[in-house]
Amino acid sequence: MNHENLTLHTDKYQINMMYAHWKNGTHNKRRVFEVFYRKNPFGGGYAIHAGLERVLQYLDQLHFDESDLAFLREQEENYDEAFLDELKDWKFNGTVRAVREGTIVFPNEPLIQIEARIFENQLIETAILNFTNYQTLIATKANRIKQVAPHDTLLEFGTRRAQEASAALWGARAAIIGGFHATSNMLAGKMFGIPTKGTHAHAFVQDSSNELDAFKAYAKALPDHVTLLVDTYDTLKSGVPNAIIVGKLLEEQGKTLKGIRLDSGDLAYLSKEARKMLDAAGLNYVKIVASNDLDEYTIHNLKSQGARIDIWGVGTKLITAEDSPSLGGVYKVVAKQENGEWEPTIKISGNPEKVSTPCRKKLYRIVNRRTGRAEADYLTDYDEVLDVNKTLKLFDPVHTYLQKVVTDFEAVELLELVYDQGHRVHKPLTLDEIKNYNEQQQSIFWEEYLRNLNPEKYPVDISQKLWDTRMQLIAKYSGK
Ligand SMILES: Nc1ncnc2c1ncn2[C@@H]1O[C@H](COP(=O)(O)OP(=O)(O)OP(=O)(O)O)[C@@H](O)[C@H]1O
Ligand SMILES: O=P(O)(O)OC[C@H]1O[C@H](OP(=O)(O)OP(=O)(O)O)[C@H](O)[C@@H]1O
Ligand SMILES: O=C(O)c1cccnc1
Repeated sequence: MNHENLTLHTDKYQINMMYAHWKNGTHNKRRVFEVFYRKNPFGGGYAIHAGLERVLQYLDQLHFDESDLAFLREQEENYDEAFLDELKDWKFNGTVRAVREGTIVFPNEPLIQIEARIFENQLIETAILNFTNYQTLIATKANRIKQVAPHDTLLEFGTRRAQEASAALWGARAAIIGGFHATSNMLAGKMFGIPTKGTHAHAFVQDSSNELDAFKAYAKALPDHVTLLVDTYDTLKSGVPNAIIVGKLLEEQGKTLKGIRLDSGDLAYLSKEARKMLDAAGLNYVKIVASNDLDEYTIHNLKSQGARIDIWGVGTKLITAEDSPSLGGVYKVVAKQENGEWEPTIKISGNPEKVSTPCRKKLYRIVNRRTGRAEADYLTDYDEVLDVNKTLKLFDPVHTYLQKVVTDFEAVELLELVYDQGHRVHKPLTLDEIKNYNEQQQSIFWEEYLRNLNPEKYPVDISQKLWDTRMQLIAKYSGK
């Protein structure tokens, strides 16, 4: 999966534009594009950036091989042979800055910024959005689930319902970035070093003439990792009692039953009853795993009912981001180089929220030194110098009367150089590093910005210079 050639994983219109630029001699002009999204998914207040590793692997492998060129030749008779020749030896030569995976991010801030020839910038838009939108969505969903069960173990079980293999694999990784602990997908475990976990299915019990024999056979085979699915016939009348028998047999062998899994029925009631039965049998160390169409809402609700569940297996609703199945991340040009000079560009819309913010930007997280909490994110032009020793006046870019002044702050720059003129300069972070970084990030935000339900809007503000440039360009293009 890592080594497939994804160069043609793009929309045809990108190659048409590359061709039109090449034909008109404009293909070498340098442009800056930025990836950002406009609206938080799941009705929440933030997203967790994920997908960058996939983006970097993709940029590394980009090349048109002979079969790609033959396909282009066959698909479009207008493409000149000389254009295909130009593609033959091409490699991505751009410079990329990006926020780290695991960063808590907000609408309208650049997550990835690419400076390259227009020729290359066009080709890569589709794939970059494809990877970033999906993985960011899943990491965010996972993080919402983590919020309601911060001290429990979270298992990603979604592969069978994922929108095909890449989604299952990279989705499993994104779930870990968002705070999950393990996946059931063995290939994801192998590819990304994610811990793998598994219990067994109803089929294993149905295959035996009775449940107890099935449990014994399973425990004999995997004595160090026994978690028994107890709901095939009757959870409290046979599943849990049989699991207790096996738990006792394991104790005699110096082993322990690790868990039981509930997969149907009233999970609150069944978990409380099962807990009592296990405890009464001296098996208070046995964990209770639950699965069955779970998400942050059901888990939150089950907890409020006092459910005694230690481990949550979450599949369908996580891996498909069921209640918010797409993130609307976009890729927009913000600056262009003409005769050696960079010029800002704008996209105007009747909807003020959709007017783009021109200029290649720097993205700062403004952290109050006294409270240690993030006050706002702040965008400046790339050339601006932000003096942390002065007071900083922040104002909302659309509702400009919303203002605040910050003093004694730290400005953490979030966009890091990851690709420099065609060379990856970003060492892949381990998933543990990404997870730790995400957890550290969570601690600097006031809870009201991150809560799942009706969060407060976190300020993402722009500098006076960016605001002025934006207004000048609006005036210029609207003829005022
Ligand atoms: N105590 C509870 N409070 C709220 N929701 C619950 C509770 N117990 C289970 N649920 C959820 O209710 C839904 C029950 O779904 P459904 O009726 O399809 O399952 P079931 O009949 O128990 O089992 P099966 O999967 O075999 O059909 C699941 O999403 C489950 O997570
Ligand atoms: O419910 P999810 O969050 O997707 O978690 C994964 C589900 O996959 C398995 O069952 P499967 O869905 O194959 O069959 P079932 O619905 O009959 O249990 C497992 O028993 C879980 O219920
Ligand atoms: O290990 C499990 O229990 C499991 C794995 C995938 C899907 N459902 C359950």
